[in-house]
Amino acid sequence: MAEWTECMNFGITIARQASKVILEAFRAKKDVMLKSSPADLVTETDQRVEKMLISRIRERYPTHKFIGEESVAAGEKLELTDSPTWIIDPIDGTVNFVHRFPFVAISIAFAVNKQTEFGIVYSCVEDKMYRAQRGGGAFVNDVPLHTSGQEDITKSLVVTEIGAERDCLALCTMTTNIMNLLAIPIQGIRAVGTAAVDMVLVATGGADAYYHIGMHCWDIAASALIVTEAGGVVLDTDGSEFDMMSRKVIAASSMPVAKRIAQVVRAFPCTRDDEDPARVNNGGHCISSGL
Ligand SMILES: O=P([O-])([O-])O[C@@H]1[C@@H](O)[C@H](O)[C@@H](O)[C@H](O)[C@@H]1O
Ligand SMILES: [Mg+2]
Ligand SMILES: [Mg+2]
Repeated sequence: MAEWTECMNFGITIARQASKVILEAFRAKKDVMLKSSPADLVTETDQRVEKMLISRIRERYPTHKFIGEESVAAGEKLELTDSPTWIIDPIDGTVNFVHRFPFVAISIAFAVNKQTEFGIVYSCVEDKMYRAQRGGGAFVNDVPLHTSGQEDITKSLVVTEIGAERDCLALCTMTTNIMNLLAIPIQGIRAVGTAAVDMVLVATGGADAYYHIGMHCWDIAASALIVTEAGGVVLDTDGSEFDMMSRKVIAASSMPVAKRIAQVVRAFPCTRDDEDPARVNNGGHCISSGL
């Protein structure tokens, strides 16, 4: 664990530096581009911040590998090998960033032998630095984090996202999931607009669970470790072992809450992050049945 502390501290330093660029642009006029759907946005700031993070890391650790959201969007192959790999979302919550909705995060995970060694989620507007090292606990601004430990789904507050999909199958699946959870009943549904912040709220105890279908490894790799190091549970939406490439996740305060959500939530078909995007008919997004 201590082996990667220096890397994590460097990641925290460059996340703070990148945040300055994001916050300066947050208030400025933005040129917005579309990726896989009318709600899947990217700006020049996303691209600039990712380039800045990768170049600073590469300068210090020239043998390390990268999986960056905007590098993959520009055509780079998404492949997680056993090499030390930085998994980066330069702005998680780009729709929020474009609208000046004050929740945007930088998410940086670091994996070796395909196992996440540390995760950093910096919620820039809030100035909250969430971090965890495998086996070392989870913290926000250096204060220890613990989940709520809630085991009763009927006493739970659940976070999710509607995501960028706008096809009927995805929208029907996601709204049906929300309706079926509310009918249990649960005490509420929330959506912050950034998967990374959604998920670290489970680590803080402020939410009892988060689930989503369609997000990507860079959205959640860091926050998944932060949740487990805070005493939480992270699974696939079908209740099986979490796989950051599957694009389906449940993070919860306890196993009973996670398993109850897995019983209710249904996924729509999604290509895995590590599947060849050429096999996908809409640029790497979730495939709909065209209903
Ligand atoms: O694109 P981005 O802002 O980095 O990441 C976003 C996620 O944080 C969000 O939870 C999801 O609903 C969006 O579809 C998008 O993936
Ligand atoms: Mg993201
Ligand atoms: Mg992003």
